[in-house]
Amino acid sequence: MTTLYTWIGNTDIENMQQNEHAAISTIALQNPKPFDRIFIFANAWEKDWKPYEKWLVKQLKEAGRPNDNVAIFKANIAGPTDYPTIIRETEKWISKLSEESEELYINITSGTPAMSVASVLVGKGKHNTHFIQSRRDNTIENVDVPVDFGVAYAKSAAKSIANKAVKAPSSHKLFETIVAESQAMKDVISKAKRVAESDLELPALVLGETGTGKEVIANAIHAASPRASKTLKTVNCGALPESLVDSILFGHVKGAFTGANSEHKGLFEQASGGTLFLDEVGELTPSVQVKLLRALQEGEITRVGDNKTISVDVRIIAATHRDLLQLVEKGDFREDLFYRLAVGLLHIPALRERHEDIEPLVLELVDELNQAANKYPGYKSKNISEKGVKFIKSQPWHGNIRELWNTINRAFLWSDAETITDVDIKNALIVRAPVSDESEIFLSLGQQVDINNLVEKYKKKYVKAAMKAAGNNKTKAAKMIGLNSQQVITKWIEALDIEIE
Ligand SMILES: Nc1ncnc2c1ncn2[C@@H]1O[C@H](COP(=O)(O)OP(=O)(O)OP(=O)(O)O)[C@@H](O)[C@H]1O
Repeated sequence: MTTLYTWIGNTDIENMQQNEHAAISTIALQNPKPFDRIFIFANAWEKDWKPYEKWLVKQLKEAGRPNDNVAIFKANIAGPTDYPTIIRETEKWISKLSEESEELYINITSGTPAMSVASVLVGKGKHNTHFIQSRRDNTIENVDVPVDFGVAYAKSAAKSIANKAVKAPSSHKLFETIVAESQAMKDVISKAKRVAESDLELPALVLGETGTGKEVIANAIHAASPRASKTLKTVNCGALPESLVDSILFGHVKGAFTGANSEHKGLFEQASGGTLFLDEVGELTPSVQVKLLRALQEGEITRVGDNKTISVDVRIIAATHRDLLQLVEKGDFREDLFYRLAVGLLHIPALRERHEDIEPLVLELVDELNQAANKYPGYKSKNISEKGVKFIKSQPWHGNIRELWNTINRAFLWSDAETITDVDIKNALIVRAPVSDESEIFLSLGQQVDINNLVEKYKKKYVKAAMKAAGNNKTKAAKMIGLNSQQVITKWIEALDIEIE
């Protein structure tokens, strides 16, 4: 696909109103290669977007050029000269379009100087971009930007890099994106950074309930480690078919088993020099645990069907939501493997144990959702009311950040209002099945529960259900739910105003 990426400028709009060409239409009509898609970024003159889009489509149609993929998108920027937001948006969209296109043409004529600078800075880093501009006489030219920013940067940075020890510089970029206001989470991050920068072979074991951010931490450790330039491979051990676990992790040779038509490199080899993230490590069978231990201790693996060993250099980060020590006690997980993995032990607290993180997380999620939706013309950013945030804080969030994220996402989807209220959040919550005797109830300070009301509701539900099951025979129904006699159940039915069908 050949794509044109462009900002829209005042001249484009003004000339269109006189039915005259300016940069975008000139480039769209004259570029030797027609564009399959034209992606126009705008942040002003919203009422003119639709007319412009229609006008451009008409011009393309008349010229016999592709015209069914022309769209104007709202840029989520603070202003036409605000470099940080312009660069952020440009980076996001040029990266996406460059990946999706064979060739990406970037118009550097339309828009403010800040927009053109951002387009060049970002576009130079992509392999398939061409810069293009239009002249006053409505002709176009390709623009060569004869500087390699990467090389220039490397040269200027060479001296300071040389002053640093042999160790590759690490990046804490991903750690910085992790919300951690609570002391508990700050402690986890500081330990994780130490794990990341430690001896290259040091494994890590990340424990925590589902949705607490174990994978996020694993990604951040890899990105901040000297292995960051190599691959990070992730595998969910619980989702691997038992018969293939060995081959997926350690590889196989041709003919090792029926269907093994060629040799296959396992994840250990694929992640060579990098990191292997073993999610749900508690699900591995004993025989795979032995091989994993060997890989950790000796740095060697053997492909299925082979007898020679292969050296591997991989950092293992394992994670599980299960109580691994309990599995060790039950004999389901090897104790030696547990201690080997637990060198860099990180325990991520549940969301309900890090109350201070909830509000910043909510704000970040709201911001993310607004950014994603802002590209749709006419979208108005949403926010959450104070009561909404308070309600969120009062919830137990068994599914942790993932559940929180999904709930806010649903509330955004279902509410038309600009402010999401506590009622919207309540409606978006997925109500869990009634609490069984065993499960613990989590309450937060400030949360209001009317216990009498709850008890009354339960009584009503069970009486109704028992009556239904007993075909309205009160004696049988009373017996089912542990009441002494049909008189007692009759009293309950009257006192609680229960309608019997
Ligand atoms: N501290 C954080 N800041 C921002 N987003 C986070 C944070 N922690 C987790 N998330 C987000 O929450 C979601 C769940 O995180 P993640 O998948 O890492 O959890 P997990 O513990 O690995 O879950 P599972 O046990 O199901 O594998 C992801 O969308 C992740 O981006």
